[in-house]
Amino acid sequence: MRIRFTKMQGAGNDFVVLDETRQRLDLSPAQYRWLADRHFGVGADQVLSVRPSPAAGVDFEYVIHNADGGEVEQCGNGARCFARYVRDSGLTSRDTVRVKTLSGVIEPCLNADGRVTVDMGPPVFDLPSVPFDAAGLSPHADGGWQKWHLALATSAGSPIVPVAVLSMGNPHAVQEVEDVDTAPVLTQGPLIETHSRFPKRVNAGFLQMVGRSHVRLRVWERGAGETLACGTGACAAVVAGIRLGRLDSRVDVQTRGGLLTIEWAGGDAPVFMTGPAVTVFEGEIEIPEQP
Ligand SMILES: N[C@@H](CCC[C@H](N)C(=O)O)C(=O)O
Repeated sequence: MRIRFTKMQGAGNDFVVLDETRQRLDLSPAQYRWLADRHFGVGADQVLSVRPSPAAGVDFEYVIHNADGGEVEQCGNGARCFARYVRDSGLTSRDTVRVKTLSGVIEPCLNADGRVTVDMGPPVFDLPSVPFDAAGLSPHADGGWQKWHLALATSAGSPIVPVAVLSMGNPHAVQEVEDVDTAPVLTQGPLIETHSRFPKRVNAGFLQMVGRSHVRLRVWERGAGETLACGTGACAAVVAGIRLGRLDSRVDVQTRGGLLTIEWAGGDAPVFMTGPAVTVFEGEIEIPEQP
């Protein structure tokens, strides 16, 4: 099957975007994995499919597959690229669209300066909903909130890693580090991602506080490995920092691929994420039936 695609990136988190508004492609997990493969396919952290929404008052359905082929609930940088894509390809003339994801409806809005702001909805702290299995564990109070101590089994010992646990529609474990440049992202990331306390696996954030309104962040993403930026990871890290009492309500997040600005007023308020969304190129590719 030969398909058209658009390659996009948001703060260096890159995507293959597929227009399924006229025809469903019905790709298999192996085909999504192949498209995301940087050697045999197009190459991307996630594949985003744009579909029409059957729900009233919702403009589109937004389906997200990680580079490993698994479907996931939410993707922040992808949401910004999604909004840029539907506008630039003429699928809508609106600056603000309502988009259904696996974890609910989000609202991206194109700004006059070219960046995109997304209402990502409120963070979720209910542990079974993350999901996080806290059975037999006690939380450790920290600032105004709490952290959970995860035991990791490494070849060099069993470090205990304190993490804040929450969902932005998808699961996140956020730990504070002195310096993101020397943080053990590549060694601890995969161990946290697959830790048995997270039945659906987890995205592992490494957060360096620079000031009350400025942080640095690296994220080992579930199903994709370390990416240059993770939008939901930035939302989760800032929400955790605010709840811990260390950050103000508007924070600039420096990732390896660009700057994201996150705002959260606390409680049940939605999290707003602002950042870039850029089209890189368009193309056509023949997808093998059984890669
Ligand atoms: N890149 C994303 C998150 C994509 C999904 C994530 N890897 C997961 O499995 O939950 C973002 O910008 O939020």
